[in-house]
Amino acid sequence: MPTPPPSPPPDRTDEPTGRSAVRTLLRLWPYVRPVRVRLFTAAFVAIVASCVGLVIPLVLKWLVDGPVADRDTAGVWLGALCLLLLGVAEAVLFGVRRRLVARPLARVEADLRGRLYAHVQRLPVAFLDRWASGQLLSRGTTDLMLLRQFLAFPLTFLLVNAVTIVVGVVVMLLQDFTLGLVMLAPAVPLIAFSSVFEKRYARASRQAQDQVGDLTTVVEESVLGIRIVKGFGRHRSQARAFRELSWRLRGTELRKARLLATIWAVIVILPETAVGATLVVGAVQVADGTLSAGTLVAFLSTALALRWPVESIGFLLAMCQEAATATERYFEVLDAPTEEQQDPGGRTPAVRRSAARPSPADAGLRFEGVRFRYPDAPPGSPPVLDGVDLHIRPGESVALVGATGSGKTTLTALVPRLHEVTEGRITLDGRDITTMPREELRALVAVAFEEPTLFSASVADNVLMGGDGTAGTAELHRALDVAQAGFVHTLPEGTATRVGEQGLSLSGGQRQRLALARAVVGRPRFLILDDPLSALDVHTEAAVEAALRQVLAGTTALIVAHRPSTVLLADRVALLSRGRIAAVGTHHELLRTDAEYARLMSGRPWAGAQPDASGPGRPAKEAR
Ligand SMILES: Nc1ncnc2c1ncn2[C@@H]1O[C@H](COP(=O)(O)OP(=O)(O)OP(=O)(O)O)[C@@H](O)[C@H]1O
Repeated sequence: MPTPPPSPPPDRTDEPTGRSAVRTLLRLWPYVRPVRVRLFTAAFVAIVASCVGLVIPLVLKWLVDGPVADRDTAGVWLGALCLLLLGVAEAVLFGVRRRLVARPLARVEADLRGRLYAHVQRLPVAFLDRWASGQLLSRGTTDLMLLRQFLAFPLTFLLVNAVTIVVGVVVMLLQDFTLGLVMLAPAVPLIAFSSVFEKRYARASRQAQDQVGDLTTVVEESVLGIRIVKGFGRHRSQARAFRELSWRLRGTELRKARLLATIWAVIVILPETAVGATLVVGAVQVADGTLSAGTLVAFLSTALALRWPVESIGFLLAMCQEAATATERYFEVLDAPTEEQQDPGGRTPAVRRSAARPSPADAGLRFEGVRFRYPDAPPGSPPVLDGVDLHIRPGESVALVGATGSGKTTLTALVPRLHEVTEGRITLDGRDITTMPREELRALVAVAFEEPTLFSASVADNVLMGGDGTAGTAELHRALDVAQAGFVHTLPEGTATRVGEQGLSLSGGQRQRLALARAVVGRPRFLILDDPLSALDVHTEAAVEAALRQVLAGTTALIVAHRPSTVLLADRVALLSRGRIAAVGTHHELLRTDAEYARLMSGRPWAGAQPDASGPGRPAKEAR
């Protein structure tokens, strides 16, 4: 079965957005502002270079009507030298322009990319859940490359060409008004045609850039899931899915090419026709003696000098459209509110003051009537958590047990505010977590998720990122001891060995132990562990548990557990069922008193709870 095409970002549209390309592109101004002097200087240099090119026909006119007509050899040599110097000056000036823009534009691109990355880091998890990763990746790569190209080339050259065309037309009108009007005649149909082209091209370029995002998603997922693809012999169906998407992109690119070819043809044919007409009218005037041959040569040379500025307008407009689409896609992410922007009241001093004196009964971690529904859950589906009440006293550890899909991971994700509770509240030592700055909250709470993610960095960096920045080698080794991660000392460079995606591959159990070390390295006040030992063999698990017990003695912990051995780590057990805490007690108490718990621990099915069958499901990313 081939992978279905990635779902589009929720606000993606293949329909024209009705946006003005100019207004969209103006949003880049804050980024361009710091380098504006260089950009304007470069544009000015390019205009001068272009106008130097327009002087050449005037020298030609002087040459034909003067030295050539008078058979003055010295004058002809002088004219030729002038033409050569003008040509060299034009080339040098264009070279200077290129040097002027290269460095500042690299800076603008880096700024845009840095801003996007920083913003993505601060977006709510719910937002990232809804977006295919390739759509985000393509915004940070292809789209930003299009923007740099736009700032380097079309932006300057649309201006340069416009000025060149205006100056050239004025020069032609001054040389001969009638011929000038003949040359100008195609301007009206050209403008009308360009506006129709702009709309169509905008739609096609949006579609193409979104499809690049889809392709990026498929490539990324195939690389990350290469073991599954190979293990199930799915490379052919994956390739087919990829081919389908790339074929679709090819179709869109061909549509763009057809549009471009049409506008190019119109842009070339109309002025060429006008040049032909001018030649005929001018030749008749020369024959009548009302126009000098030099003026006609100069006129036609000016018209030919304007050929490139006019012809290039088609693809410059196309590049502008692509840049406008890229800008639009870029700001779709940048305009999404960050976690902080979604709750600006979270840092109010009044709240902090009132929260500063918790009553002793509130100490520890407390869930009060917590309800939660995923924002993208199908309408009408029941909430995942439907009134969770649980109090974990300071220094106590509670194991959270429940059927698969009952909402355990969801509940743990609410504590560091990876998702926001829909109703009710969670308090840490009496302070509502929504009134705490996220940084403070996340410094208090450490988490180790079921799926241990390591970054492309050394073992030490991966573990120490769980601390507050002050943890040193001693803390690192203590954390590695707790997690029984002694294997790191056998790695080629010990704790300096690079692991993660671009480093040494570790086994699932090894990665899980490093993730556990990361969670405990900062001696957190509150510890959330989502089935932290699931990938360990029984001996390693027992060793980790023994070491972990010492850590748990000094921290308040919530541990998602599936196995009795993990459950026994905790002081008490809470059973999550149908969105609520159905029972709390010690492992042995619940084994005796709660049938659902007993069956969960024994591995036998229990008819009363089947959250996977009745649960709301995970419509967004999982569906892909
Ligand atoms: N991002 C999401 N959007 C929508 N629904 C989701 C999302 N993540 C999880 N769910 C749904 O929420 C429910 C609870 O999922 P959760 O991962 O919390 O269960 P769990 O108890 O941890 O399961 P397990 O024991 O298998 O890890 C499931 O029905 C799941 O499909």
